[in-house]
Amino acid sequence: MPGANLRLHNVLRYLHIDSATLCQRDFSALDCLSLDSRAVNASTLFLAISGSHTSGHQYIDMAAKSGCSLAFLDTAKSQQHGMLEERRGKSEHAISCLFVHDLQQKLADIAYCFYTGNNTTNQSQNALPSITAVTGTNGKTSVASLMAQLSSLCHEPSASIGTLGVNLFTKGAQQKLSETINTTPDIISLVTTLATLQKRGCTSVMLEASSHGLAQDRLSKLKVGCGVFTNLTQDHLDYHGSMASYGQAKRLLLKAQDLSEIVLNADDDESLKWQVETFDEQAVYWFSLHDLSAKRHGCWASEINYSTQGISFMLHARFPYFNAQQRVTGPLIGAFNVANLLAAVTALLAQGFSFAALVDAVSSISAVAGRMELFTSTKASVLVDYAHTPDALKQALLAARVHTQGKLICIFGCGGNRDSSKRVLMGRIAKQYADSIVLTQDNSRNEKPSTIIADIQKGLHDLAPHQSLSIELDREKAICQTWQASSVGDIILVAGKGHEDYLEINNQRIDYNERNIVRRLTSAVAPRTNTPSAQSSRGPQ
Ligand SMILES: CC(=O)N[C@H]1[C@@H](OP(=O)(O)OP(=O)(O)OC[C@H]2O[C@@H](n3ccc(=O)[nH]c3=O)[C@H](O)[C@@H]2O)O[C@H](CO)[C@@H](O)[C@@H]1O[C@H](C)C(=O)N[C@@H](C)C(=O)N[C@H](CCC(=O)O)C(=O)O
Ligand SMILES: Nc1ncnc2c1ncn2[C@@H]1O[C@H](COP(=O)(O)OP(=O)(O)OP(=O)(O)O)[C@@H](O)[C@H]1O
Repeated sequence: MPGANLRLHNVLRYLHIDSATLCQRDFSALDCLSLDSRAVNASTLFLAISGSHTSGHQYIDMAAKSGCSLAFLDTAKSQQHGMLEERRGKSEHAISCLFVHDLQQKLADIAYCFYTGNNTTNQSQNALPSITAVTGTNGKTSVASLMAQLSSLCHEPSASIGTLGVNLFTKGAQQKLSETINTTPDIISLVTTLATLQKRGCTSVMLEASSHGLAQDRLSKLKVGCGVFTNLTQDHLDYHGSMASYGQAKRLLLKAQDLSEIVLNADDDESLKWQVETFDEQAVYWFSLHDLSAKRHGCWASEINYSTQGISFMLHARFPYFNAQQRVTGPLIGAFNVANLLAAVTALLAQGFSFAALVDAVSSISAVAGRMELFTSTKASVLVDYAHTPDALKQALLAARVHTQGKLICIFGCGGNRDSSKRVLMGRIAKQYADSIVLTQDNSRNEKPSTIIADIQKGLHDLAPHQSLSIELDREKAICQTWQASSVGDIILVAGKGHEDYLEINNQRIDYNERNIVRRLTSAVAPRTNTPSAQSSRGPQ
């Protein structure tokens, strides 16, 4: 056995390579796999494959320099399979290179053998957490996070994998385990993460499936029990070329191994294409902000109320074996979050969760950190959001407006040394959708904050008589003063920083955590409640 490493032994057995090939050196320390030389160390087995820009083969020396002692090299020549080469590059660090025929195609199985000891995908997957994949242009992060929270509140620890990294939820409490380079990681990173999560007691994982990830087959050989499609709007045409091929890439999810339940958005016509392409053995469920056609199973909402405390609506569920309805409340903002919550609940009900337990759990959920995150108080409610582009600011203000009973106040700035044309546009949007505007500092980098603010002001001429504009460069002060002067029923949207924990000023990063500032401010007077009342307010615009 090579260096008494059982994991490596399992992989070699799967590859039909004699373990004796690697008996000259000690590989006992190897305990993880990576496709990227930039992420390896002495305990990594480096898998060198070709990509669309470069080839891992070019980075063998770099991997050796980082202490890596073994690399598998992809080869198209079957006669090279199992050949070993000792290399000592310019760095003088030795690395054993083992050629593997068609390595790229074998990545998933290698990962399963390495981490679970089983050499069939099925056996290995049964040992790992179950997977729900969420795809769509918008809402992937939100739905994955809501599902993981709800699942953890009803059952065992659950996790989400996506743009916000790998997050483990236990009884609703979130712990960030690691960052991800991609929204949908490569198959080696995915299986590595699944194995880590399993060790931590996690039983189900909600995975964001990007169109790039699906098109590049990053989910290949991953057993995805349930798939969710949120919506399709224009995006990523640089990569996919046309809306048709972008949509088609998303629908590749239907071909995921073992996919048995698919959840579709009845309010998006694109879902009909999904329905046509489903396989006979796949059960289709639907969610909608309106009544669901009697022929369909799934969830829908009625009597939706938006208040400064969040959303509240009547949740209806119709499934083959039950019908139920119950009012639910949650600290989420905007009609799109009602849709996201419906998608999450539908997917969990489709997987056998109890309706009563889910309804209970909804009252304990939180928004994704820094994305329309709601902090209620005895004065205005405050929303912390990451919006830092004109369109994102517009969407955030539109979503906040339906919850506002008093004034909608917007605090924001713009970054320095970046696209300055957006400043005037963001000014115009604030003028169009907010009642009061407070301009402040964002990451000014090495631009003068006053110059940036002057640019934003170009979009803020001719305010209506009911509107007001003020400027406070100190961001924390701007928030505190605005909140102090606010009234019950007002909503303050603080846009631009979201989950970030720094401000970049004079090219230096200083500690700045807006979520903590707002949490302290609003909870000093009254603790945040997670149970919004069902009071009614204006409907969506
Ligand atoms: C264009 C694209 O999608 N590229 C993805 C693709 O890389 P690639 O095939 O081009 O790989 P490559 O750069 O040629 O490198 C070949 C091999 O050499 C290795 N390498 C490369 C350089 C090095 O120094 N050392 C090294 O070992 C690489 O790890 C790779 O194994 O496969 C890699 C592994 O899965 C991805 O990390 C990489 O995503 C890049 C970083 C990326 O930016 N992708 C974006 C477009 C993307 O995928 N975005 C979506 C989200 C979109 C959204 O909704 O916003 C996502 O899922 O992240
Ligand atoms: N169901 C939805 N429909 C339309 N817009 C949505 C929906 N859910 C969220 N959004 C908007 O899209 C933004 C991004 O949401 P989210 O992060 O959940 O989506 P995503 O698909 O993961 O996108 P990204 O990969 O860009 O993060 C939110 O701030 C919100 O403005």
